Amino acid sequence: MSSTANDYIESVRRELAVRNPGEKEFHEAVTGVLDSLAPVLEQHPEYRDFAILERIVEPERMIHFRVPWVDDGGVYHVNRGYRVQFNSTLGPIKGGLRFHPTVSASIVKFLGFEQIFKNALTAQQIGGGKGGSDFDPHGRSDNEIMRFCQSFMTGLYRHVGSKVDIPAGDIGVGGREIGYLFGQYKRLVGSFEAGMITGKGLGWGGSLIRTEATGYGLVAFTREMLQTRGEDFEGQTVSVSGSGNVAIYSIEKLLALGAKPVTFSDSSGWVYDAEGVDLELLKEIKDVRRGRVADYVKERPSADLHTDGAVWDVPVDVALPCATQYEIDGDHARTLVKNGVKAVAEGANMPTDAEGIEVFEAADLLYGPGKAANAGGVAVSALEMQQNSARQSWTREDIADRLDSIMQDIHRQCVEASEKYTGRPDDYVVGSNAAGFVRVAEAMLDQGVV
Ligand SMILES: NC(=O)C1=CN([C@@H]2O[C@H](COP(=O)(O)OP(=O)(O)OC[C@H]3O[C@@H](n4cnc5c(N)ncnc54)[C@H](O)[C@@H]3O)[C@@H](O)[C@H]2O)C=CC1
Ligand SMILES: O=C(O)CCC(=O)C(=O)O
Repeated sequence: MSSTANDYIESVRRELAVRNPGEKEFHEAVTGVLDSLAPVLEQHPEYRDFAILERIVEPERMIHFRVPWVDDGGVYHVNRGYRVQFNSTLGPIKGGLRFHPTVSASIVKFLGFEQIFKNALTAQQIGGGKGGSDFDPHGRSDNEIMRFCQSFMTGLYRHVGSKVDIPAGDIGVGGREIGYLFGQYKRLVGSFEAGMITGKGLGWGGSLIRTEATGYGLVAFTREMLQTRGEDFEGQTVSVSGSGNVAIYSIEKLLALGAKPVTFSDSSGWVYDAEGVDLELLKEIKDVRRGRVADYVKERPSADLHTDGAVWDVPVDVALPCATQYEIDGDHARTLVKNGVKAVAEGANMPTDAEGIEVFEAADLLYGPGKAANAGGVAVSALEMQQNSARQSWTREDIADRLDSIMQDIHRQCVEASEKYTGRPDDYVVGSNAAGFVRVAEAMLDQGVV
């Protein structure tokens, strides 16, 4: 590596730390991308001349607003709302909203930064951003959730729209919340603008397969990785973490491909089911009853509940982290490697910490980072936007085929960029970062210094 490229990267990293003090998650997400870029910058000195790195690490706009609301008992609460509009070079800002007590400026900036490159890999016309609130939806009634969503959108509506910024779901934001957010936007602006949000109900502009898309896409990407080593999912045991949208539809697709998913989790613990996950029971508990994973073991004799350790202690062929950031540390990664895992692919955003990534990269396994592996959700969001602007509703088969070919294309881009910049085909970290970055950087050059 030339010292020039490394010096440039190091100076951008230092400046970022000074200008964004204390934002650990954001620093790590940026470092994760910058660490892949030295060979790219060596081939493209013009990126430095036009300050591409300095501009790409700085959000175009960061909106931070108050979200006051009243609970069912008449008690007043004030939460914080955020939207980071990180980069609109490839299209209007696109990315989800997260409602979780851990949400902070650093969390939305890390998620928004990752989203730029993920969205670029989908080859759809979408820029990158993210948002959310430190609101905790757990235990809140439907009416409380509705009032919170209405207040959140009242703070945000001026800054979003189908040509500007199109939110969607993430942790704590599913179909119910998208409905309340859309309803309040419609009331405030006085028009029905279907394309202003994705993940909508099927009866009012939503797309088939959007609910399933991230999980289905994750399994498709992992299938492509396994194929490079002559393997498929038939008969493979798989550990999955989480039990939300991404986890559930990953499990559904794994079962369809003949794999045996044996774990899932939530913040109260994790479950090992020796006979393989009973998907209908899990969906009933999580989606209908809005219960906890402990409820599953009460009705399923083959399953055990654990509150110590992690799903990563279970020996498996494939591991799919689908819960949240930093759920695999160096020790978890070493355990997975010791137990002979063949592939790890990230349904969640940044679930593996920096040490865990080093362990995976040093081992002879397939490691698919989230910005490539979990891009299926935002890809189908872009298909939802296309259907909205054409006033069409495509069939399930059509969308499933398009999703699969987008995931195959993302896999191909990763392999080609990995070969180009590292000389080997299976460095999916460098592959995904370099391919996503070059697509955005080239468009930034075209559009001038803005
Ligand atoms: N929904 C989507 O389309 C996409 C989601 N993602 C990512 O996938 C991950 C999961 O998101 P969703 O399934 O949409 O959210 P969700 O709200 O439907 O589910 C989140 C799941 O993670 C679990 N969880 C949260 N914190 C946890 C913790 N500390 N320990 C164990 N479990 C924990 C929750 O209990 C829940 O089961 C997030 O990292 C999200 O950013 C990535 C791409 C798209
Ligand atoms: O569908 C979308 O717009 C966003 C999905 C998302 O938030 C993500 O990919 O992490």
